[in-house]
Amino acid sequence: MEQAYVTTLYTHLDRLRAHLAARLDQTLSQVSTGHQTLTERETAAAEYAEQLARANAVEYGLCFGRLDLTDGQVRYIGRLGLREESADEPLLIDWRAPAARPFYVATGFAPEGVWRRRHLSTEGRRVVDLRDEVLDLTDPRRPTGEAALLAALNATRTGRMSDIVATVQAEQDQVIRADHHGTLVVQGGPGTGKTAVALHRAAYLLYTRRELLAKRVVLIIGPNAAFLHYIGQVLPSLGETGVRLATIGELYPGVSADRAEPAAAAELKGRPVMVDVLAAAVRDRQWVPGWAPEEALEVVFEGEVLRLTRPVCAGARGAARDTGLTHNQARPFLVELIVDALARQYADLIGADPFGGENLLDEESIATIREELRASSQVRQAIDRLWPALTPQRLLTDLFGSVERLVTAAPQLTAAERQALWRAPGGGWSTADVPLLDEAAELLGPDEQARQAHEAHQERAYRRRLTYARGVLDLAYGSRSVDLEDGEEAELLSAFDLVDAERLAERHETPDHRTAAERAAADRGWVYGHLIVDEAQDLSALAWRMLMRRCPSRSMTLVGDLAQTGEPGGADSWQSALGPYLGDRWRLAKLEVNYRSSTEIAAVAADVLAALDPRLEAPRPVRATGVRPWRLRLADDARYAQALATPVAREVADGGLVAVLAPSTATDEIRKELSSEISVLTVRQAKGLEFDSVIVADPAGIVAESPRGLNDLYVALTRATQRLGVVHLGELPAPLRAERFDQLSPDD
Ligand SMILES: Nc1ncnc2c1ncn2[C@@H]1O[C@H](COP(=O)(O)OP(=O)(O)OP(=O)(O)O)[C@@H](O)[C@H]1O
Repeated sequence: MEQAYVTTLYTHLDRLRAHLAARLDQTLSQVSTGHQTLTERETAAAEYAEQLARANAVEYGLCFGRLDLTDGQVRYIGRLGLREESADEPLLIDWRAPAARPFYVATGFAPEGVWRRRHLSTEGRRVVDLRDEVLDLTDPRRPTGEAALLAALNATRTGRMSDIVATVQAEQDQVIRADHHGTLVVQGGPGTGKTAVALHRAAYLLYTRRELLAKRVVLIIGPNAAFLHYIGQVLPSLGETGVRLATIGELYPGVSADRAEPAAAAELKGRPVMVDVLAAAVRDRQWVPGWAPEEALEVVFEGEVLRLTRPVCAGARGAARDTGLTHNQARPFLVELIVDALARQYADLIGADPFGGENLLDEESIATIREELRASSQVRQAIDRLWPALTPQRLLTDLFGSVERLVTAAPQLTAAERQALWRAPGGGWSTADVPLLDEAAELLGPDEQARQAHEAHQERAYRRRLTYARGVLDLAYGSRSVDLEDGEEAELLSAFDLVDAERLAERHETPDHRTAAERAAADRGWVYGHLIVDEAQDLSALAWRMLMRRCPSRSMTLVGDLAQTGEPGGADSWQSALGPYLGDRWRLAKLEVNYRSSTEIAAVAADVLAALDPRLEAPRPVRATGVRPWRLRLADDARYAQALATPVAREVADGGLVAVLAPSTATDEIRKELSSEISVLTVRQAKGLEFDSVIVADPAGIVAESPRGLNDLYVALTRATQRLGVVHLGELPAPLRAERFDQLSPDD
């Protein structure tokens, strides 16, 4: 049924294109006289060309949505407006038009006159999938409000996050539509819908502030790649682009953070003190020789030995530092001063008047000497020793690879801490290195040499295009039509009338086909229009600094749960994490209903939460399933990997997605023993995810594994929607000893 409509739309699109192409042709070939008409024609031609380009650009995904309103109206939403000439109603509504608004912002809580929203997926011109959301909870075609919510919550999980638009609840809706341009922090326990809400807020903002955000891009930060995959499906299904999903480790272009490192090193690298350490590391690279005359740097130039003594070098270094510029940007100042000092020395040597008069060299000769010094490889080597051009990678590799450099740059750290930072060069980068690279890039500034080389390259490429364009225009002029009637002052518009060589050359620049999100991903300095951070409680101080640089407007939605902080460097309070950047200019919203776990599972998690901090309140679960969690104590000589096979098989038989969560030291071995359909994950990997059934293996091991082990256990227990099991050797951690479980034995 939708196929027929979509086919009609494409027929209209083809007709529109043919019409525009004909008009463009006609305009270009019109014969007329006078300057005025020529300008008018040029304007009209440009206008037609642009409309045609727009019509050509919407071939893919022309129509992606349909709204059915309660008053019987139907609206199709797409990438372009299309209208039949005689008809009142448009065939297709441009997604930016006010009439398309409900497609983006209507929810079950505020349906905006829509009872059904339909998402159309197309491949080429073929409709391949339809997905409906019935928003009007009173509509006879769907279950009623409460029932709809419960049906959604009981549904088997797919491993992809689903839209919740149809069943959004009032407290969630307030967050999605919060009319707040600054920073909004959404605090909520596990399963309160923080992620779902954050994504819908992204869609809402992308629609209501589209002018800005489509250009500037919304950046969504999640804890790990699996999580991003899990939520990645929601945004396209909401019809949005202009979004970049990334982990912290992906924020430095050109670096992929796949190096594993001990938690202690990662924690250390996230501390605010690292800002001072890096600044000191940069200063340490601005070197001067010792006082002793023999320690001076020697440069042999034209057979003469020139000497850069400590006072000369220190003077140049002080002047370069005093510029207040970044290290790389200040380097040319130092180069000038050093070259100048060398030139004077050399002039004194070769131009000295033997009779004690003025130096015999004139200014011009000294200028030539300077040029030659600048080009000398010996001089360059000396300058590289005094003030090397540095990339962030070089700075960090050299710092972490040298005990002496660490001692100089980080005297405030203990020897053990410095030891934790030390590593041999090579081996790639870790996630915690990425904010450090970013910090270093800020301190160092752009590498001037690299920038100049890039600009020179661009200039050469432009000159080549210009020469080519001149050739094209000369050819076009030579072959223009000259068989006009005698005496006719006609003007045939031709290429050389409309464009000059410069413009033609510019047009031949390789066009940038990348989306705004792709361009943002390649650009470290990109300023995002809005920032969404999920699991925000886990970010280190340095990670926050990096994110704040990418969002100077502080237009941010930060969602998280302080009770789930697992990273040792993560947040204990929102104020302490955000205060340094925002003061108290942020707003807190709370979500308090648990939509994920059953009442029975939530009670187990609540015991752990109380042990963490009795003041923390667990979110209220909305449904009881009657299925009690179970626990199984293994024989003392059992091994988890083998012992899990039976309980896992039982859970698989009950259906749905099954996951085993275990300490990181055990996951590899367990994974080998189980079928590949079972997700065997560490708690860190499972952050933000959910499964129908979760087995927590070795809870005591999870607690012991990290300084925030009890928080990790809380995260593990709150991943399940329907069924929860705990498998253990020896004693359970105290909060799991309550009578909330069915007790299984290894023979069950
Ligand atoms: N209003 C709702 N209607 C239907 N399902 C909902 C609703 N709100 C949340 N959910 C579902 O509840 C589950 C938990 O939501 P979500 O993952 O967003 O929670 P969270 O607060 O981010 O949890 P965590 O802190 O564990 O990461 C998801 O399956 C989500 O689709």
